[in-house]
Order: sequence, then C-alpha cells, then structure tokens
Amino acid sequence: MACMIEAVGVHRVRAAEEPLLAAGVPLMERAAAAIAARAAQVLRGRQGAVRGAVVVVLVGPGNNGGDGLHAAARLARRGARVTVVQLGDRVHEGGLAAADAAGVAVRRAGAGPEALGLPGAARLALDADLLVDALLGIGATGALRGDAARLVRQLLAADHRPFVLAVDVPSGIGVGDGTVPGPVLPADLTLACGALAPGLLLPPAAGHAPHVELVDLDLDVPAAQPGDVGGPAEGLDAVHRLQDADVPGAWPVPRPSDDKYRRGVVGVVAGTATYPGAAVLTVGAAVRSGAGMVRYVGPAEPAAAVLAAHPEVVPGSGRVQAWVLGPGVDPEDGEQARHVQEALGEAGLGSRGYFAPTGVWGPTADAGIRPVVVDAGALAALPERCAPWVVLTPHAGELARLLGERGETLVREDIEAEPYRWARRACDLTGATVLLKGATTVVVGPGGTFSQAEAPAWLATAGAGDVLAGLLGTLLAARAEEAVQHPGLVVRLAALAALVHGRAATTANPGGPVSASMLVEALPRTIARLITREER
Ligand SMILES: NC(=O)C1=CN([C@@H]2O[C@H](COP(=O)(O)OP(=O)(O)OC[C@H]3O[C@@H](n4cnc5c(N)ncnc54)[C@H](OP(=O)(O)O)[C@@H]3O)[C@@H](O)[C@H]2O)[C@@H](O)CC1
Ligand SMILES: Nc1ncnc2c1ncn2[C@@H]1O[C@H](COP(=O)(O)OP(=O)(O)O)[C@@H](O)[C@H]1O
Ligand SMILES: [K+]
Repeated sequence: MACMIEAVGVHRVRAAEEPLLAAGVPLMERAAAAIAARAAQVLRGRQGAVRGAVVVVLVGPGNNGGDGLHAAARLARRGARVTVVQLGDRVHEGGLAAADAAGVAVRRAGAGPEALGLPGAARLALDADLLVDALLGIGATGALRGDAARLVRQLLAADHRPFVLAVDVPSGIGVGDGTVPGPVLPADLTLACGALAPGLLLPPAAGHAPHVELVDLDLDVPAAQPGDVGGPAEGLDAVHRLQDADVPGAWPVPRPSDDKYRRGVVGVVAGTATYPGAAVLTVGAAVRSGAGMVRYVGPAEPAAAVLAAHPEVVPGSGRVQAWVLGPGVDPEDGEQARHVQEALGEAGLGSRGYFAPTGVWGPTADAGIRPVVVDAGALAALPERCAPWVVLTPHAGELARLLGERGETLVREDIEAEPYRWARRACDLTGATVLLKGATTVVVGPGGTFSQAEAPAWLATAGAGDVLAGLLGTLLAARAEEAVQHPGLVVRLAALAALVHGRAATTANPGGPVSASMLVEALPRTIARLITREER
C-alpha cells in the first residue's frame, strides 16, 4: 500500500480550512486538544506524570499562538504548572480567555510593567520540563522578528534546552520553501496541524523538525495542480516523500515473460584512466540493482577494471534503454567527452538539446529518445535545453557551477541555504529533472517535487554519488518508455533511487562507516528487503 507523505502548500491548506471555519467547525480547539494530549504523553514519558510538570508555552500574535493558548488551558486543567509567555502586543482572544479561565499564568516577555524581561523569559523557558513553541505557524513571513527573535537567540545560546514541542512548525522556518531565514528553535517533536507544510520536508528547515507527527483535522485538501507549482505569491503546491512501503509498488520487479532486454539495458559512460573507480562503482550499482544488462563505454584502463570487477558487463556501445553519463569523467578528457556527446545525441539531445516539435514534451515520433542520467563531468556537456526524462544529479557545488554557466552568480553556500529554490531554477532553465544531492536529497522536475532523508551522514563518502547514478540508470532503463511519457514517473523514480541509496548505507553497516563499494555490495539485499518487506 502506498503511504507516500505529502506536504501541502500553504494556499491549499487555507483553501481547505476556509469552508470548515465558515461552517463553525472548531479547528483550533481540535488541534489544541491533540497537542495537549501529545504533550501530556511526552510529560508522562519523561517526568512520570502531567500533574506538577512545569510547562512553558511561547505564544505569538496569530492562530498559532491561539493553538498554544488553548493547549495551555487543557494542560493546566490536567494539573500541569503552565506559564504562557506572550511575545508581542497582540494575542489570540479566544485562546487567552480559555487560558485565563483555566488559571494559566500569562506573562509578557520584553519590556514594560509586569513584563518578565527577555532574560527572565529565557530563564523560565529553560527551566521548564516542556517548552511549547507556538510563536508562528504558516502565517509567518520572513524571519522571526522583534522580541521573539531575541528570545529564541537567547535560548539557542543556552547549553541545555528542555524538550521542545513545536506547534505546526518550528517558528520562523520558511514554511513554503524550507529556508531558515533567522533564528529557529529546533523541535524535538513537531505536531503539524491538519497538514505538513513543505518546509517540514525541505532542507535546511527540515533539519529543525526531525520528528513530525500529523494532527489529523479531517481537512479536505484540494488536489495539487499538475506540475505542482503555485502562483508566485502562493509558492509550492506540494512536496512528496516516498516511504519504504512505496518501494514494492514502484520497483521494476521482473515478470516471467521478461528477458534481459525487456528488463532494460543501461549504458554507462563513466571513469577515465585517472578515475577508473568511478566506472567500477557506477557500473556495479547498475548491475547490482538489477539491470537486465549493462554496457560500458570507455577507454581501455577503466574498461579492464570494470570487467575485472563485473564480468557480466558488455563492453562497447550498443542499444540501451537509458544512459548514465559523467561519473568520474573529466570534461577535458577528449575520448570520454566525445562518448558523452554521442550518447546525448543518441538519446535525442542534439547539440542544442531537445525541443519538442509541438512545444510540449511527450515524444512519440522519435523512437530514439530515452532517459539519461547526467552526473558530474557530463553536466558541463549539457545542451541548452533538455527534457523531463533527463535527470541531472549534481551536488551543491556542481549545481552552483551549472547555474553559473547560465547566468546566476552563486556559490555552494547559496545552494545549501535554498536547495529547493535553486533546484527549481535549474529545472526551469534546462527543462530537466534535477536531483540535488545532500543530507536530504531534493528532486525537482516538471513532474513534481520530492524530498528524501533516509541517508545517514556516513553516506557522505567519495564515490557514493557514482553509486546513486548507476542505481537510477537501472530504474530509468527498466521503465524507459513510461518515463519519457510521464514526467511524474521520472521524479518518482529519482526519489526512489535516493531512498534505496540511503537505505543501502544503513544495510551495509547499521550505524557505522560505509564505503561506496560497501554500498554497491549492499544493494541487492537492500532492494530484496524493501520489495518483499521482510526483515533479513
Ligand atoms: N491549518 C489548519 O487547519 C489549522 C491551523 N491552525 C493554526 O493556525 C496557524 C496559522 O495561523 P495564522 O494564519 O494566524 O498565522 P500565524 O502563523 O499564527 O502567524 C501570523 C501572525 O504572526 C505575525 N507574524 C508574521 N510573520 C512574523 C514574523 N516573521 N515575526 C513576528 N511576527 C510575525 C503576523 O503579524 P503581521 O505580519 O500580520 O503583522 C500575524 O499576527 C497554523 O500554523 C496553525 O498553528 C489551527 O489553529 C487550526 C487549524
Ligand atoms: N551529510 C550527509 N548525510 C547523508 N548523505 C549525504 C550527506 N552528504 C552527502 N550525502 C550523500 O552522499 C552522496 C555523495 O555524492 P557526491 O557528492 O556526488 O559524491 P561523489 O562525487 O564522491 O560520488 C550523495 O548521494 C549525497 O546525497
Ligand atoms: K510554531
């Protein structure tokens, strides 16, 4: 059963809540009841009881603060010692009334008579058993401002913080794009109200919300638009994340009627005499993830290394269903650079690239068109215009270079600060699907947006990207015909490759170091476990 997670653009959440609010459905009370129940569970787990536990709720001016106030009232009624710290002048009136009625102490932070002062507010917050962050939710624009920003900075400077429960989102993240524009309190637990915001899945903001649970409010969210991009003011429509349970339905498991050609032949142009290892790893990943056949195109030295490691590989050019181009290829290397160009041309991408005859993609006439993975050295050979079935697999540095060649002035850190934005930009500029590698891998294509976060940090090791390229080649070769028709399938297969890649690292050595060769070794049993859902 598919169980993919969908994060929902803010405008779609608003559209879903409007009719319910108009009909008088008490969404805030429902959200607050769930938040208080989960907070009580946390307190019982950590303190043994709710009664007597010290809870501080940081409350902002809008409905996110309203959620916090109502939850504070409920926790106080269960015997917790609750203090609300109000940041700013305004506060949700209904929530305030509920908190007052339940005997919650409501204190202002900042300056003024009877205000706690920021150091006082910080001390109170840091001494709590549970700190609830209800400063800002999906109504946030830009970084936290004013006293809220100052208080969060003070909390971030502390050596130890209590358990932090964020209401809806960690306050101050870019809810629509996953940016972190200012100080944000990392949350131990985030309770998303009604739907997950895109920022909860997209890096770097997602790193502040490693554990997200959905509070189901029975919202009837309108379907995402095809292509998933909202208007400029609305932002992203949807971000998806595949789960392990999605793998069996998406993985190309061979049927009895298949032969090696029908299962998909992968052509690999990778490695040079200087970097033969990239060829071995890319080819190895394609073979071990179940390609029907792998053809290797390259000079004698890497070809010999490939055949020594993987005797099942067929050397030289020939008919393939998908190409993997570029791992370990030096764009200045004449022979491999020429092979990259030939493969691109053969896949339907001439010197200027692919322009669909009708102005829309969806080729039918040209039978030569086939998916291509363009990695590392081949990124420099990319034609002006690609198509959704061309998957670029840069890391942040390579993406900065690629965009630099297309007129953007960027460094790697810019990409790391706004991975979604720049992957989207590269997709818009090239027409290709872009898989941006990182601790969380983001895939942005004309067919949608995915974010996968399975990879342990041990995976940041030389050659791991080559393995991903080979693995993705196998998936695209197996479903080549559908992939050139359906851009939605291409992004999904790229996300699937990232998921399996991350899981293979854990399979190879749970909790410890891995090498790229260990990843290749681990692929067959990782895939078997995922598609059969058996523990091995
Ligand atoms: N989805 C659902 O079904 C349900 C959602 N619910 C909840 O509602 C929340 C959304 O509430 P919301 O729309 O009132 O916005 P919210 O996040 O509280 O912030 C807006 C306020 O903050 C202010 N402000 C803005 N930016 C700022 C900044 N950078 N720094 C400082 N201040 C800033 C802004 O002021 P302004 O910019 O207008 O001056 C405005 O006053 C949602 O996240 C969820 O928790 C549930 O209750 C029910 C079901
Ligand atoms: N901090 C991290 N945590 C988890 N995975 C990471 C991290 N950093 C990088 N990765 C993953 O490691 C791989 C590295 O790929 P790449 O940079 O292309 O390396 P190489 O070129 O040496 O093969 C990618 O799949 C990337 O997503
Ligand atoms: K919040």
